[in-house]
Amino acid sequence: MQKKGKFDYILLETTGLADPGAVASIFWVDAELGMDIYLDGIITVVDSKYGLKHLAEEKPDGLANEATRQVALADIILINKTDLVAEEDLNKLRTTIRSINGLGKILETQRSRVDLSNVLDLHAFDSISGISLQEKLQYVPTIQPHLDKSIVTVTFEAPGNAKEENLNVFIQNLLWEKNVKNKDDYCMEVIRLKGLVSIKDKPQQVIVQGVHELYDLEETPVSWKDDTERTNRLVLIGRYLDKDILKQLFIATVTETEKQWTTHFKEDQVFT
Ligand SMILES: Nc1nc2c(ncn2[C@@H]2O[C@H](COP(=O)(O)OP(=O)(O)OP(=O)(O)O)[C@@H](O)[C@H]2O)c(=O)[nH]1
Repeated sequence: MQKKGKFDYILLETTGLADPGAVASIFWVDAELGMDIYLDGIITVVDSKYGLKHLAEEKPDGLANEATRQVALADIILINKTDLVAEEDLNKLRTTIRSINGLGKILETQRSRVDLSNVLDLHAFDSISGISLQEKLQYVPTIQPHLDKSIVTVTFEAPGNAKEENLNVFIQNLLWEKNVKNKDDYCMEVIRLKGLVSIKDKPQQVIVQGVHELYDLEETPVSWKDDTERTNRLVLIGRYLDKDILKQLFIATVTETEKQWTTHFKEDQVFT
């Protein structure tokens, strides 16, 4: 690593039980620090035969199991060994993975054979990904979890401009304070967060990224065409997430147009 220019790309394979979020946090450093390396993306390989079993595993301490967290954090999910399972089981696995992570790209492989252009140079954590993100975010479904404690993807949109300092508070309450509660009084746990937002007085679209307790706002090269288009679209992956509460909270605390909205958000849903 000390010999600059020696490496074209570093592929880091973690153990099967690792939490890739913790590893990713080490390498996801501020571009302005001028590091020689940057975090390109997270790839999770799922074994077709045992994937469903691993994803359904209940941990005694009530924590999310490792396999689910690995899927939740991934930018690319490789479903491997597809030759070993029937189409019906593969469908179930695909649906389960999609309900956990609505944003990651799913690729199906045998012997993990994959076109390298699909897994390298992803730029999943930088503003270059913002160029294609707007379109992508429109098609992310919110799936109701079959189990209350399942990891799920939720997405919402709120038109208008966001006040940057309030957006920071919103994200920090979710990622740092962890004090935003769902209807059942569970604190929401966000594992991954991605979005495109419109920050007041900024002509460019801003990409929001979050992993674990780290997050970043970065301007993309894409400008808002006109004021009618300005909107905020967020995708959150985690547990105990409630789309309606999140959206109402976002509108009430972050957007400029809060007075035009009638919100039913109760203050006691957030401890401050
Ligand atoms: N039928 C089939 N076998 C595969 C496929 N991919 C890998 N294998 C075989 O499965 C066996 C175990 O391989 P992996 O699951 O990749 O092993 P590994 O990466 O060491 O497993 P981890 O411990 O999870 O890291 C080897 O004999 C592989 O040849 C596949 O797509 N189809």
